[in-house]
Amino acid sequence: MIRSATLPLPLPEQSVSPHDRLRLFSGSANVPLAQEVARYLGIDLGPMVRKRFSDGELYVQIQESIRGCDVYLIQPTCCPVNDRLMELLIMIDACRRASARQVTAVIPYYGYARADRKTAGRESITAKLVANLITEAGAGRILAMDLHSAQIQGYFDIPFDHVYGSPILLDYLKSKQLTDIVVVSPDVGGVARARAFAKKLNDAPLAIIDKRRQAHNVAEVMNVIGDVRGKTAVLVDDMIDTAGTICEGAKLLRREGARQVYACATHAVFSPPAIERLSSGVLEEVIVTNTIPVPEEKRFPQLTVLSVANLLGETIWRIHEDSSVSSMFR
Ligand SMILES: Nc1ncnc2c1ncn2[C@@H]1O[C@H](COP(=O)(O)O)[C@@H](O)[C@H]1O
Ligand SMILES: O=P(O)(O)OC[C@H]1O[C@H](OP(=O)(O)OP(=O)(O)O)[C@H](O)[C@@H]1O
Ligand SMILES: [Mg+2]
Ligand SMILES: [Mg+2]
Repeated sequence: MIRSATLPLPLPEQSVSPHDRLRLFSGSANVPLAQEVARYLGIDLGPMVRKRFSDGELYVQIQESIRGCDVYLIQPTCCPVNDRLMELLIMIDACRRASARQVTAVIPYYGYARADRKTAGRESITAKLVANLITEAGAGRILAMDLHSAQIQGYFDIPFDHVYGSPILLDYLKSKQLTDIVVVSPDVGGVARARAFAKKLNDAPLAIIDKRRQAHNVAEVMNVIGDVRGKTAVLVDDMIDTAGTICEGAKLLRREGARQVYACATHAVFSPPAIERLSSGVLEEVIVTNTIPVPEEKRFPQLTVLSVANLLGETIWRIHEDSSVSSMFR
């Protein structure tokens, strides 16, 4: 005789919606952005305890079962970068040990990216070191936005979705109906980015600034390749850190006869003295996104902050549904 199980087993579910397996958690770096992403996806951020022990070490505990779930962890590794990165690693480790089916690290701003190669002997390549740490912690997939250099994708041997803030910056810029635009790359590393931006801005012409660095955090601009006289120059960059690159570039463009200069960048790193430099009047407007939170004390009259939340939310949904991400950027 076959005996029925003594435990009250539920009937097998007929169908499981992909929504049921999707979980979104936020690290402490940019909770407002994560909340906006959650709103776009129509879900709540997952419950998680984050705290710091007396000795400075971090503690993370996921507060619900994520067994068999596809977990997305949102954490830009911005300032204080070491804490944000370590928190991300601990979150990934916690999820992996809690039997998540897949852990995706959603890194709107990928810190330590500028050491993407050795520029002198006996240096570390921190962009690769961070990739190793994230992979080793247990991430199965990465979603990042506007990496300092696209090659960083190849520092990982797991699927990597690299998305761009440019559609959001472009929409905003187009709404301003500026005329006679020249798109300017402020340095050699930004040329491909600026070229793609110019193409989407009704095939605007491109100019390139020859920037050198004699020392860390010191930007020197030599000259502009291309015609900017009488034009509205739009500087396009991945990030504004101390704002030396953008402001020295803007001054040079003015000297070369640009009528006005706008700056667009995805990541508002804004370390001192960025705010003094950016609000000095050399730039008509500084347009950034919220991959990194911009607190009230870092805001100034010429600053516009646009949200990338819907774009990240849509990307997460497409990853989750196994549909195309690249088609969002055609
Ligand atoms: N976080 C950083 N801030 C400023 N400079 C950095 C950072 N990480 C690496 N660097 C240095 O930047 C240059 C990069 O060389 P490029 O040719 O300008 O790309 C290099 O000296 C790094 O040590
Ligand atoms: O605001 P700042 O403090 O000037 O820093 C930001 C600039 O630094 C990085 O460029 P990098 O010097 O690495 O040159 P690259 O883009 O040619 O690699 C970044 O791409 C910005 O252009
Ligand atoms: Mg660089
Ligand atoms: Mg650059």
